[in-house]
Amino acid sequence: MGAISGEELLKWEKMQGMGAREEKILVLVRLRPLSEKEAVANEVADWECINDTTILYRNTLREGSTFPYTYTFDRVYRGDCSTREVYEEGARGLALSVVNGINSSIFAYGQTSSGKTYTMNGITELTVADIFDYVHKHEERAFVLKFSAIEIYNEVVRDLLSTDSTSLRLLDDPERGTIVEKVTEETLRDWNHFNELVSICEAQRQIGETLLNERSSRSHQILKLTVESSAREFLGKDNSTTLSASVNFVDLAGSERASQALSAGTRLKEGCHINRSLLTLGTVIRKLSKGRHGHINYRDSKLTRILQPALGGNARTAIICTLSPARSHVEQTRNTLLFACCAKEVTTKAQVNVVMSDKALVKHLQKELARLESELRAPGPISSNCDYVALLKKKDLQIEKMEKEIRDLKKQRDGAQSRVEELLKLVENDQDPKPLIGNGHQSNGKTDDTWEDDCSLSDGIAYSHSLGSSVRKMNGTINHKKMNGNNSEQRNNSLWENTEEHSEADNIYSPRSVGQGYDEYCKDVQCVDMEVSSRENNVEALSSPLGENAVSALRRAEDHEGTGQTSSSTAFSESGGRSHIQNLSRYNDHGDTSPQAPEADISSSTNLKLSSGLSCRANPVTGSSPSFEEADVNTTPPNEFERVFPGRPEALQGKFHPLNYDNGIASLSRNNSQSSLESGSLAQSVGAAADEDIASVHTFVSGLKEMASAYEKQLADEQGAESRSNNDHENNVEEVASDALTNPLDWPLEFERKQRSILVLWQICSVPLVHRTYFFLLFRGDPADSIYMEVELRRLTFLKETFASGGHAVADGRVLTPASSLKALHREREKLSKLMRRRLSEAERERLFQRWGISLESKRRRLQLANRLWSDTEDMDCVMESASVVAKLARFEEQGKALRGMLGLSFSSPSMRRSYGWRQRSAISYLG
Ligand SMILES: Nc1ncnc2c1ncn2[C@@H]1O[C@H](COP(=O)(O)OP(=O)(O)OP(=O)(O)O)[C@@H](O)[C@H]1O
Repeated sequence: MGAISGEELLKWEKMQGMGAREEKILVLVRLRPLSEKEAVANEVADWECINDTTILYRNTLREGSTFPYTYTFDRVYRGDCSTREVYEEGARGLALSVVNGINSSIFAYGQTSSGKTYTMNGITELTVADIFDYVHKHEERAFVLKFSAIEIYNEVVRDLLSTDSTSLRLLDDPERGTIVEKVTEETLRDWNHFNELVSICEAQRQIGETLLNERSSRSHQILKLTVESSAREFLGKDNSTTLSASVNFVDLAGSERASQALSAGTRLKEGCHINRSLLTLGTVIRKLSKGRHGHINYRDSKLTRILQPALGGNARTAIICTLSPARSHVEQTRNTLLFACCAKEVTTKAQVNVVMSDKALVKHLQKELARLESELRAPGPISSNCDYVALLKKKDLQIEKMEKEIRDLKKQRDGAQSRVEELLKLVENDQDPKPLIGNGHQSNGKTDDTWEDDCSLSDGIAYSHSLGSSVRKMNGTINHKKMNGNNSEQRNNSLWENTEEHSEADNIYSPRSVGQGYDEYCKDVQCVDMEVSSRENNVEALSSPLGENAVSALRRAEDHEGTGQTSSSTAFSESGGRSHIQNLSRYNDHGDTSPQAPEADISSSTNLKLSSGLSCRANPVTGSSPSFEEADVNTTPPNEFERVFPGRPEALQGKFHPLNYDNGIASLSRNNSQSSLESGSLAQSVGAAADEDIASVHTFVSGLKEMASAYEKQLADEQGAESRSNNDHENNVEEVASDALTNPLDWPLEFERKQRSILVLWQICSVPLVHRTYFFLLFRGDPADSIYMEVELRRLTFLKETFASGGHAVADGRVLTPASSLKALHREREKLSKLMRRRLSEAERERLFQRWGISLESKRRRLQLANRLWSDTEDMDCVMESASVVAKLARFEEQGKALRGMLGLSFSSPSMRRSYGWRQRSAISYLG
């Protein structure tokens, strides 16, 4: 290597020896002071930096106790910190790596008006000033500084140093990665020259006024300074080498909510593009933060494509997240912090970039070749034969052990597969009353007292049967002739026909009306651009919670439903299969451990048998409590319902979709939009309502899936119709599409927000406790379940508003009013109190009474407890405990475990779940 000696080469060799340097992205958080506007509006500052690394959310009252209140980063800066402090204590070391041949990038990320441009302007100036300073102090080296500047505006790359505003192309260079073709690159002469160029960029950059920022940057700006340097003594010689690296100063456009920025027209369109590329950036960062597994979608936006090296590649990277402390921006601030949390897990691998002259490279390679040849000719002292033998033996043992493991695993897999096949047969053939798993759980002639058997405990119908078709099981028990498989199918069809027939209903659910008139949560979403190609649209739709996750959840559900046996088999064939089997086995192990109280069982059974002529159909969604509700509506002819139902107030019509779900879930509709088909089936529904007691989880889930499918189909129809129409309502479409494309990073927050709203609405609408429990335990944070949350929220909102306007809802053939729902709820509580005797041991009951502050001496303790269940929607402990108790009484745990996988829903028991909302809490299950 002697021929290419020199300081830089030594450094380079040293770095080569060490390999590239891996380090985490440096994450700095800068809180700006309240702006004048915010101060005038009497905004409160909710965030505070409590030390150099921690930022605290102060408004503990507002959000309950489930959100994290403190966030820790490499460095946080208070509102009174100057940009110089941010630079000197944070970004400086990293930025100046560029003079040593190491690429670096500094990003500013944050919501609109949070101070990105303010920060990046300062950081850029300070860095360049330092680099000039360094150049002057290192005269032994010859430096060349090159400056280029681009912006990405509406997914178009523009040269900020050129007056020509045509779009620049991106090219893939095998060595340099993505490069911007024909971008102007100015060689910097001095500081003044730099200032001139920066002024040109400022003048050229897309700036616009929004409600939140008078000078809002509407594009992502990337200023790039390339520093090349060579030792003067080797300049022009064969053995000269050059260090070459770039520093990027990235001022991202701000994420914004259309509703907050009050953007429309051009601003809205810009916002859509901005949010779309930030969405991709967020996805890339999120994936990288989990390790470099699988495909990283750098190519989904120009921003991530250009910045690929800075995102996990050959660069040192700092991200400065800027925040507004104002209370009105709390959600955006949290989103920024979530992004920052992901970013701090991402590692990059920077290395010194040396450019050799061709001659130097040839010499270097020749020398390397000679070294290798000499090593081959004269092998150095290596291990003795004896070492080889020991090594071989060790390897043989390892191979043997692995072969044994493979055999064992194959055995396990075969066992699991055959059991899966058995199970699938059982599920498909629900006439077959064989027990789910042959451990005698039901074969002893003793019926499991699930909710369903409350209609007929003596029938001895196997639990497995109820899993496959709880509806048909009810037929067998109650002998209701209208409820059979064909009828269910007919109802399913009527659902679809109904949806299709109703042009009015379609309109009601059109993107425009949703975008205009729905709840606040519908407005507060980020935008997407609808003008992208259909391929891009598809990609985006798949990455949104209501796109990818909803679709995949539905696909999973469909696959597991039986049409996709392959998928079911696949799901079971590997470790997932084993764990599923284990879960099922566990169910069987525990299935009969509940205390039995024969007398209570009999009386309860009798009551329920008597009530089979009443409305005992499961109707968990609508707020009716079908298990215990007398079917007073059965006596009212269907048409009478339609006649008396006042429908929703005029003002609300056209804004909400009347969801019609008939298979054990709900049929909420206005009388004035019901189809004849629906009216025709009303009598059937009413009749059928008498067939079932409280829904099994299976019934519950089937209904949910139908609802979600209907919802998805409508969305798809509307999108199709919308894309066919000429662009009359472009902005509205964008707004609605943006609703569906919420940043995945938002999901944990979104989930918690939706869950809280749902909890409150359940209470307001007097929704049955069993429904709340099923729903609460099934959907606890998996993004794939977002569609169910959405549907639930919309349905409850509809119900609430209908109640509020004095109207009635027709649900599954029954008229729902606030009074009837409340009455049903009381009856459900009474029923639960009775079940406590049968399904809880005395010790369990006592523990619960104590836990819920009910005196062991007091009268009607069980009813007191039942009345307290689900009574406090604010206190999550109360909610979790309530779910735990009702789940035990409803035997949800067992049903849920068996259903997991088969139904494609993400269920796990309260104690096992990973939930966003309760991540830091211990899951409470006082009942084991
Ligand atoms: N740390 C700070 N101290 C004082 N003022 C600040 C600070 N940060 C930002 N500001 C002021 O807040 C306003 C908005 O800042 P800026 O334009 O940098 O926001 P931004 O995040 O770039 O917004 P956008 O994304 O809309 O371009 C400006 O008037 C700026 O001077």
